[in-house]
Amino acid sequence: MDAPLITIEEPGSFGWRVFHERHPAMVEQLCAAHPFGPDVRERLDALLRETTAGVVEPLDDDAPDHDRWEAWTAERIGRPWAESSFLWAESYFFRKLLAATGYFARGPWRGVDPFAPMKRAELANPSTAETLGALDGLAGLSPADRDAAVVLAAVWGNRADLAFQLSAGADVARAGLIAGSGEEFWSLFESSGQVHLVADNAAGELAADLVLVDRLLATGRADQVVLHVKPDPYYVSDATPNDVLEVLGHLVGLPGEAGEVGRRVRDALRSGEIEVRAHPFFCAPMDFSAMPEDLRGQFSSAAVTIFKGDLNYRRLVGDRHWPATLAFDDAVSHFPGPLAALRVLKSEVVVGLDRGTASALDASGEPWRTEGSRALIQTGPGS
Ligand SMILES: O=P(O)(O)OC[C@@]1(O)O[C@H](CO)[C@@H](O)[C@@H]1O
Repeated sequence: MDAPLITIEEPGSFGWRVFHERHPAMVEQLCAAHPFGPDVRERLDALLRETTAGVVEPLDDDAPDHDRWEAWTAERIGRPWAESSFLWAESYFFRKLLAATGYFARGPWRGVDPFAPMKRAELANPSTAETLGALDGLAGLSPADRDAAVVLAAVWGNRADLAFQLSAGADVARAGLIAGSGEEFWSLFESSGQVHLVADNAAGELAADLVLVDRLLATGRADQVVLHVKPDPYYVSDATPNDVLEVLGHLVGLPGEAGEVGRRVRDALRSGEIEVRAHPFFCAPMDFSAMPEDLRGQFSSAAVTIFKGDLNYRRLVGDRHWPATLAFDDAVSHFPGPLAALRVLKSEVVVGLDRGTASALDASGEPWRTEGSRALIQTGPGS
């Protein structure tokens, strides 16, 4: 079964608004955060013009990933951006944005993560501090409640402004779930093994993910955790290897349980119980069904793979106008092993809902697919 790809063509659609409203606002934010000279600002403006009204232009840099991107984009060069799928277009936009800021070139901006100020601000945010402080309350919970709190925090950590839901209480976090449960998630971990976590955002979300990783190791559900992050800055706040170190450094410096988690994670990195990897395919403009064999091999040896966030979900099930009731198992049958998706809904695609839930949400008239108020936990056997 196939469904039409989600595109950016239709004025007013979610994808169109990302290109015509969010991207200009993001470029403005970047120019306010960095003293970019006229050359960078002109390149960023040209990128906005190209991607909202032009045709797809090739890369004009000689960065190490240039040839890979040439292959990923060859078929689309010279065609209007408006004809592109949302997933492909957004990924290529971020690759071009990095080049425009001078990230790959010799010069003052080489290797500078343009999104670092935003990530740092979120980590230093008082609500992140408050919710990290709420980790101290975990010690008083039963093991089952602690499990539930940790997984719900990882789910909602994907919505930055909600950060941890530990202080709000599990009921609030459960109320927004439109599929699955913490129990369903934990039932995947029948015996100890290597668990992979495909991370999404840095800062608060990554902190919540490290709390989950710590719980997986501490309870013996995992004997090793592989943490997959993006090789380069991407989709604004996506985590890179450097962000893992930033978040870890932050946690280690905190009092209470947050600091304890930070120290345990640091020790686990030293012993190899946690390994950080950054495969180039995590910045590719394609679905995970097209992943290269070396990455597929990594996942096929995992006891469980956990996918965090909206973008990973789009790549996992395919960024298409699927019926919301399409079985999750069918959508992820390409994946070579047991998996879980933890996601706050922030874009149009969704599968695996029961009929009643899907029709009630549609009848509500709310933009429930994109506003970030609903979340899901979905699990599957893979193939
Ligand atoms: O993967 P995340 O961080 O949960 O969400 C990122 C995201 O919502 O932002 C984009 C809009 O710019 C969406 O395309 C995308 O899915």
